[in-house]
Formats: sequence, structure tokens, C-alpha cells
Amino acid sequence: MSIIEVKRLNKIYKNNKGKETHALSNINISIKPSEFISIIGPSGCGKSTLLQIVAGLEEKTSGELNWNSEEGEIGYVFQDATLLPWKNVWDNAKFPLEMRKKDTIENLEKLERLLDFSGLADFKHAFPKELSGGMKQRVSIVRALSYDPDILLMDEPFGALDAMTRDKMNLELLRVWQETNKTVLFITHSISEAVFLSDRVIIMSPRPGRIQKVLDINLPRPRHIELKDTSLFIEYVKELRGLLQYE
Ligand SMILES: Nc1ncnc2c1ncn2[C@@H]1O[C@H](COP(=O)(O)OP(=O)(O)OP(=O)(O)O)[C@@H](O)[C@H]1O
Repeated sequence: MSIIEVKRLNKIYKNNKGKETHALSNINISIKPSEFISIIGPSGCGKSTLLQIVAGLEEKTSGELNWNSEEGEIGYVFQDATLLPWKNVWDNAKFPLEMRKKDTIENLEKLERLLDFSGLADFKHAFPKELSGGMKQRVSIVRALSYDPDILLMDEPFGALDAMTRDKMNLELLRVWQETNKTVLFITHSISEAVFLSDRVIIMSPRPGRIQKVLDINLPRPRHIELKDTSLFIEYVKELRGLLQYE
């Protein structure tokens, strides 16, 4: 049983002068609960558009999008942390709970634990401008997890981070994912990140974005950073690089 099903999805953007951009063509995806799926493809192939359509933030032109989840709550993590600059870490993180009137003692205790897990225990009263890029991104991930969404949509969340912080964030994300059993749809430009994190990698072709191939990543879990030095991991990276088409 899939949690999200996308069938024959097309997206054509039209600007106010009537110029059309065919962003997505005949996309078919079936996502199972608790799967970690990455999407990789050349710039402009429609990855963000696909994520936004799944999230309901953008309209599809044709095709089907089916959600088979009771509440269908989603958490969205953008490329930039998008924190509210006038709120401190704690207030930013609990904002979605307040909006949903779910800021119960139990949920706030859970949120506190999430912040502690993410190494933000000493920064609850800090404001975004006092945080590093990695810390801000951790707050935005905690914020997305705070209301326990079934599915986490992540649009290149670690793109702006240095290599070491990125590795740490990858491990942290995998730990949270394994503890909470979420379904994750994750956009990245990094071949190695896609292999390291995913159960399956969706490879998209240049615009109009089509699914060129879906690659199963049969690497053992839990995954540790040393996995990246193994020949099997390197083989997957090579295979994925070979499949990617550049414009
Ligand atoms: N709101 C919009 N109006 C018109 N065209 C758009 C809009 N958003 C995206 N596009 C176009 O649709 C295509 C796909 O864009 P999208 O941002 O989904 O690609 P992407 O694969 O996420 O790119 P990148 O990897 O560079 O972030 C691009 O040609 C882009 O110019």
C-alpha cells in the first residue's frame, strides 16, 4: 500500500505573457510508508515543482495525485531555513504546534527532546541571527518534525552547508527517520548524499522533467559514515553518476 501515488502527472507553467514552460512530463511515482526516497536531476528539471505539487503548494496541470494517509500531515523543509527572525529558537520551533492548536504539555515536552537531540539544548533562547547555517537548518528540521507529520518533504535542505556539517546532518536525519518511521521525499544535487540516505533514488531527465530511472539502494542500515569508503557504496555512486544526464 502506498502513502503517495503520482500518476501521469504533468506541469506546464504559463507566465502572464502566455509563454509556457513544460516543467514535468508523465511523472509516475508510488511511495510506500517509511520509505526514504531521493530525487536527483539536472538544474531546472522540475524537482522543486514536483515536491511543491505533492505538498499542495503548486497546482498540477494534469494527472493524479493520491494521498493514502489519514491525516496527510506533511512537514516541508526548504533550501533555506526560513526561520522567523523576531522569534527565538524555541518560539520558531513551536510555531507550527501553536498554529495547529496542538501545543499541549506532552507535545512541548517532545519538542524539547527533539531540540536536545539536535544539539540545540543551549540555544533555545538564541535568535536566528546568532546561529550558524547548520544550526538554523536543524531548527527548521525540528520545526517540521514538531507536529509529527507522516511525510517529510525536503527540498535540498543541506545544499548550503559545509561538507562536515552536511555529513553530521545526514546522520542526524537518518537517526530521526529511523526513530520516527517517517516517509521522506528528499531533493539533492549530491550523488553521494542520495546514495547514503536513500532506499530508492529517482533520477530525473532534463526539462521537461521525466523519470529516467529509479535506482534501489541495497545498502545495510543503520548507515555509518564509513559506509562511504566501501566498494559497494562507490559502485552505486558511479552507477548514479553514469545515469545522470546533463544538459
Ligand atoms: N512559478 C514558476 N513560473 C514559471 N516557471 C517556473 C516557476 N517555477 C519554476 N519554473 C520553471 O520550471 C522549471 C522547473 O523548475 P524547478 O524549480 O522545479 O526545477 P529544479 O529541478 O528544482 O531546479 P534546481 O535544481 O535548479 O533547484 C524551470 O525551467 C523553471 O524555470
